[in-house]
Amino acid sequence: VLSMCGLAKEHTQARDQEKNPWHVTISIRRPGRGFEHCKGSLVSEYYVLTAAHCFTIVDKAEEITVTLGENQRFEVAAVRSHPLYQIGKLKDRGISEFYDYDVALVKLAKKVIPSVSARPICLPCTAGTTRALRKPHPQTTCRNHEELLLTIGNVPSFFVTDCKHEDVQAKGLSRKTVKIRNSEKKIGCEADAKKASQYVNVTDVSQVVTERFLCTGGADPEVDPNTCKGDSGGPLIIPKRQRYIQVGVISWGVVDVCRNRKLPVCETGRNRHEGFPAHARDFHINLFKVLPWLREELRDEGLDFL
Ligand SMILES: Cc1cc(Br)c(Nc2ncc[nH]2)c2c(Cl)c[nH]c12
Repeated sequence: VLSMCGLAKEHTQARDQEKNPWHVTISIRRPGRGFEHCKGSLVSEYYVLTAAHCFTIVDKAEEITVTLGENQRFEVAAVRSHPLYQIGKLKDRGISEFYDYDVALVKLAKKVIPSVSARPICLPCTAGTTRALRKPHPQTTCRNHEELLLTIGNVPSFFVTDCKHEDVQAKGLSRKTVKIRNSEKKIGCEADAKKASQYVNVTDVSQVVTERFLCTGGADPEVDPNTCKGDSGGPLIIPKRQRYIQVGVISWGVVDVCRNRKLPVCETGRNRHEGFPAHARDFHINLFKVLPWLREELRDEGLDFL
């Protein structure tokens, strides 16, 4: 049972890390400029999935630390960004940041021993996800996974943010429920990308919102919470009968709801700050669109890709 993916403790008294045993924080030391932090998810014994934009081409593995929960620290053996990720690709068209293929895999220097607070999340198109969805193996295909997970409509999903609980000063992990706009609302969701300060002179939104992105956020039918820059690299998760499958990696957003605030406050149920505009959307790399890269990089991890 230790090899099962996407299994977590559900009872309310469980610790944050037991409820989200795949949640990692990635700290990158920038000489002279302190630390930069991103989030990530444990996807196998050695690998963490995150966003490529968390790293620069000069970052070395020695400068990166991966923390699982409060105290399990890991050194890093290697960082492998998606080969098609190129943040400066559209510079000559006045688009300073381009996040297409914004995914990376961080190989840990030592194996993670599975436990109640350290367990991988399920990835699409693996046998583990077929089991998590209680479907027959090997009859169930990758296409079936996509149909079962990314159904047409507003798909309920969540991301996890670390925040300061209002009462307790202690930091905590809070799940933020959002809807993946996978319907006629997808167009409106994507159109709001132009409201991002970096994209004001974008004429055609498909220049920055490519096929690789899932779109969340907005106020219809109810207000969805938004990401902060510090949430970059974290997983976008679909819960299915108390099993958890990652379908996206948090890449970028239109409004940084945490700017000039240390940590967002964990308000249950409400947006982190009241009254963020309906055009505050978030964009995540759709893992179904980077499968060849995932299979190749994780081929020796025993994940049994379909
Ligand atoms: C998660 C996340 C990452 C980045 Br990079 C942001 N910055 C940005 N988005 C567009 C261009 N640059 C934001 C914002 Cl803003 C909100 N959430 C973000």
